[in-house]
Amino acid sequence: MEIALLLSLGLFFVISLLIYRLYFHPLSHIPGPPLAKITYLYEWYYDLYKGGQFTFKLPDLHRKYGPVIRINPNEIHIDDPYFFDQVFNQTNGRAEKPIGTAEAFGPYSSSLATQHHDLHRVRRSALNPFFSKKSVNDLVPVMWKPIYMLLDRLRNASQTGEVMNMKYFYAAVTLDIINSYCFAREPVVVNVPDFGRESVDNIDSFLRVSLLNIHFPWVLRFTTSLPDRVNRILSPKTVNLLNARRALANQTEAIRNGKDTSYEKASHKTVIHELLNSKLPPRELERDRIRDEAFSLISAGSGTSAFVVRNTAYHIAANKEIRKKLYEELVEAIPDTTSPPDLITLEKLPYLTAVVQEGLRLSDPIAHRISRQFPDKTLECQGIVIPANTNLGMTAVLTHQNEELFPEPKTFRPERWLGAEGKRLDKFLVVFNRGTRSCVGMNLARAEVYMIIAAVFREFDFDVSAVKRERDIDVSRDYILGMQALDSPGILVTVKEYS
Ligand code: HEM
Repeated sequence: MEIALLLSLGLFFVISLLIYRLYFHPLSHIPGPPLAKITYLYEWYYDLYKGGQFTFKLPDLHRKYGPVIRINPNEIHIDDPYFFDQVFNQTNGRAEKPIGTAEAFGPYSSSLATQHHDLHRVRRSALNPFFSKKSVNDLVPVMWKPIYMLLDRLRNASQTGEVMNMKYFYAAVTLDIINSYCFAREPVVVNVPDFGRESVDNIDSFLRVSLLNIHFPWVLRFTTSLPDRVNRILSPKTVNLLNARRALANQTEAIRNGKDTSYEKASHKTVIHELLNSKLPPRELERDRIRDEAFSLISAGSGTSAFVVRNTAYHIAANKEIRKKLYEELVEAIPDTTSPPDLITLEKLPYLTAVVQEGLRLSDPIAHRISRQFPDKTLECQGIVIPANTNLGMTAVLTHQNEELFPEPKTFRPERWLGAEGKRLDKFLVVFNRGTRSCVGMNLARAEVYMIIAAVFREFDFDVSAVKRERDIDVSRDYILGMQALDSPGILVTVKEYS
């Protein structure tokens, strides 16, 4: 009798909840699949069961339901490139990150993982000065070091005929650059025989749980609250990650305690040393906080730029006409390959700039939607009112694949960025996002793409005939960062000097 009563009460609760979500919820006026309006199962099916596929379902849903759609009971998604700047700007008041998005990589105390607006402003303002255009320009000589070391290895490989994996060798360069900047380290990874493959693969496996974190943030909250030794037993796959975090904590503490004074000899600012000596409040300077910021800078600052460089490099190498035009421009701008050009010179090259823009557009390393909540602002998109504090997201890939803005969007065509017409497209390149929480490392990332592409393609070419674009280049799974097919071996190429 009691069980029957409990079951009836449970059923009554579930039916009431479904009716509320469908007819009385503040988002009930927003169109979308009925199943998605009443339950999270719709999204979980594509993301968790089919493995990072919900993002690829979005274009169908927008075609069917319009530019503003409800994708789960509490969240909407917008596909309107002209509305982007009304969402991601500096004037919408407080910009909060929904908890699942903020903690996609765990409940860390980095700027990237901060949920609330005010705390984010504090953390972000301490990082901004390191990544201004001027600071990045000052870093350029440091950045050339690992790039030139890569050129040496490519020169060698062009003589031996060795098969190389582009997935790893650009990542080694970007990791060396961000390590130099954060810790005043000399480049080392670019000289490791396999270019530090294991750490790139570790980050990939770490990313694979990101969707689980987005949908169930409490799981990682719980596991990270356990001591490391328990986590090592519960989830052996996290061991490498835990080790990496501990190593970072040791490095930051060595700088704090004066045991590591490499920053004294460095020709540039050293981010962690300066953060430790900044005016951040004492709580913000505690061990785990600085470790988390370092972890975020190193991981956000290496994989994403390398992703763009390797995809762009593939498209250049796969297209003889583009390859030739780029070479002709580079040979004039860099007459002597032993003396690196300055970044400002490279940024003025029209064809290289068009290649970089197209590389950023088509690579799209961040595959997932970027989500926000604006407690102080009601928005309106194409006549649809979006109540304040709604969890809303937009996906850069959808803008970059918009056929009206970018005809034949899957084709790598730098020419679309040239001239006055091309300039007009700049505002639709949203790969770094905009507004208060846009990519802090944007200037550094752009500089890396310019410098690596220019230096490599001034001298070398790649045989990419073993690469399958759909498998090894195009993003087919969304784990916040885009991922290629599960059976992709990476990007296997041979190198030759360009003639
Ligand atoms: C092409 C390469 C890159 C792309 C496409 C990219 C993209 C992005 C995007 C879209 C965001 C916003 C995330 C959000 O709003 O939730 C972001 C944030 C961030 N990026 Fe990048 N990024 C790149 C390179 C870098 C580099 C080189 C660094 C090095 C420092 C970096 C550090 C960060 C950090 C720390 C944040 C968090 C900023 C904050 O929340 O205040 N990124 N990035």
